[in-house]
Amino acid sequence: MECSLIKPNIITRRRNSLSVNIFKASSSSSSSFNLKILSFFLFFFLIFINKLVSSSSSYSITGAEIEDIDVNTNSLFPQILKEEAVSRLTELGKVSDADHFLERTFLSPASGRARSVIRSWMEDAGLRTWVDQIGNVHGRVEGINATAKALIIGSHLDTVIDAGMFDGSLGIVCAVSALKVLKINGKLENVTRPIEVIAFSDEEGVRFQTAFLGSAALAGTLPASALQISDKSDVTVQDALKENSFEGTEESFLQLKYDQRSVWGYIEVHIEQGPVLESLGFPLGVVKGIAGQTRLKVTLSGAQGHAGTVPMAMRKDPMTAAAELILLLESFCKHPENFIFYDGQCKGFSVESLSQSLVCTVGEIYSWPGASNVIPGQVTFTIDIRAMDDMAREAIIFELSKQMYQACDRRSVSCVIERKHNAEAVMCDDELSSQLKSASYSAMMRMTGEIPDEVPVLMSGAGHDAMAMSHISKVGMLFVRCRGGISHSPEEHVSDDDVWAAGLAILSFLETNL
Ligand SMILES: NC(=O)NC(NC(N)=O)C(=O)[O-]
Ligand SMILES: [Mn+2]
Ligand SMILES: [Mn+2]
Repeated sequence: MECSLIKPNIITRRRNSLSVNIFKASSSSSSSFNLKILSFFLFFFLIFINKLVSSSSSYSITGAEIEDIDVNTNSLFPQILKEEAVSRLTELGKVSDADHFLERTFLSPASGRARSVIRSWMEDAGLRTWVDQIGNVHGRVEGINATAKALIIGSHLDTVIDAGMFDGSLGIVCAVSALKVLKINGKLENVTRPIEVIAFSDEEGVRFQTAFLGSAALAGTLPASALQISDKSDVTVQDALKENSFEGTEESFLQLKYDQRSVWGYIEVHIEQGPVLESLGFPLGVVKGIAGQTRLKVTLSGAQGHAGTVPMAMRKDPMTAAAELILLLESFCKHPENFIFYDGQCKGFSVESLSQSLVCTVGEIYSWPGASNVIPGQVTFTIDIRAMDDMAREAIIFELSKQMYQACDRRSVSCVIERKHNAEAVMCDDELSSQLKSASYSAMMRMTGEIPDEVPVLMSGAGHDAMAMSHISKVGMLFVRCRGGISHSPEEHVSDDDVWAAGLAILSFLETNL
């Protein structure tokens, strides 16, 4: 018997002539479903193994490799990879649109200042720089063969609201620092293929609710119609581009796409944003895969009225409807096994793995008109939903939407569910991952003078520019330990030594592979 989720492909819905919702059919097959579930289990298995193994683990490194590693501190470039990198992160962490917290959304005034600062650091590292027509900052060195396929190293310069200073910035700063070391060593001009560092203009998707605008434009996965997406103030992407002196035309937008034949690979260093590396006692880890994600916008419209005069039984209150829907979402994501069903033999196995990777969040909610003595006329909230398995995510979205509409019907409230963003799960390339693993291993050995345990391998619940870049390139990612697993918060912290380890790992990767 086939083992697959029972799910319909398309849901269409109309209500009060307001709502039309079409959910895309998932193209995942049940075999890829099983594969992802398997890799999910592999992740926990590897963490388990990591806990067990000692320095005599199965990871082999030869005597020659150990001798090659110079543990002289000066060869570790602490002034550049640690002190300067940390001071740059601190500087960038102050480039904000808000006075008392860090906020740097796509094409905001602060993002313009961040572009200039990052560009000057790239130039300081000996790179040729430019800013493209969607605000991505590029720094490139051609090396000895300008026509060879390029290695791209990237991360993003935008932030969430009330952000920490490492999410995105860490990857940019560490990459630039590693290239600066190559410049000082006189190796930069001799790299065997072009290296391009890119600081992407939008990964968080805070302003336009659709993420990866910078990297997806480069990967060619964004249609030109994305120019017409508008933010909360009804400013379109096109308006925002023009306000920032970019062309903002369809032509300039479509020209951003990189020819995939010109790209060799994409690597990204990123703060882990979770607690795994800290719990394992490792500064660095290799990313095996990245969970798929969907963002929905739910708009509930009821009957606006007087808080003192309308009897409870006669209300059509979108706020209480929102409360019910949000709790329904929480039940779905805590216990998906109660809401979606599997046929036949895979029961148990798939449900269990889904409930471990599925996470759902309502992070934004607005009410109109927003006054304490007014029954709201309209409430809007967002849903962020992620899982390692794309098909399971689609099944949850389908069933959740169905039950949300039913709840709204019972309350005589109109409901519109729009899909604002979608990114399928991505697996990292095996070869790049093992190169990054060796680079991390060697960085740790160079820093401590000891042979470390095997570098952990972990999955990412957070989204990354690597997801967009995977459409034109093989991708690999390194995670850097963070304090308490905290991110998307001003409490986010990476120790100075771990910043150093990350820079040194990129340097080792470049020295070994280019
Ligand atoms: N690394 C991130 O914080 N990424 C975030 N942004 C996107 N687009 O995924 C997220 O929400 O996970
Ligand atoms: Mn983030
Ligand atoms: Mn990020």
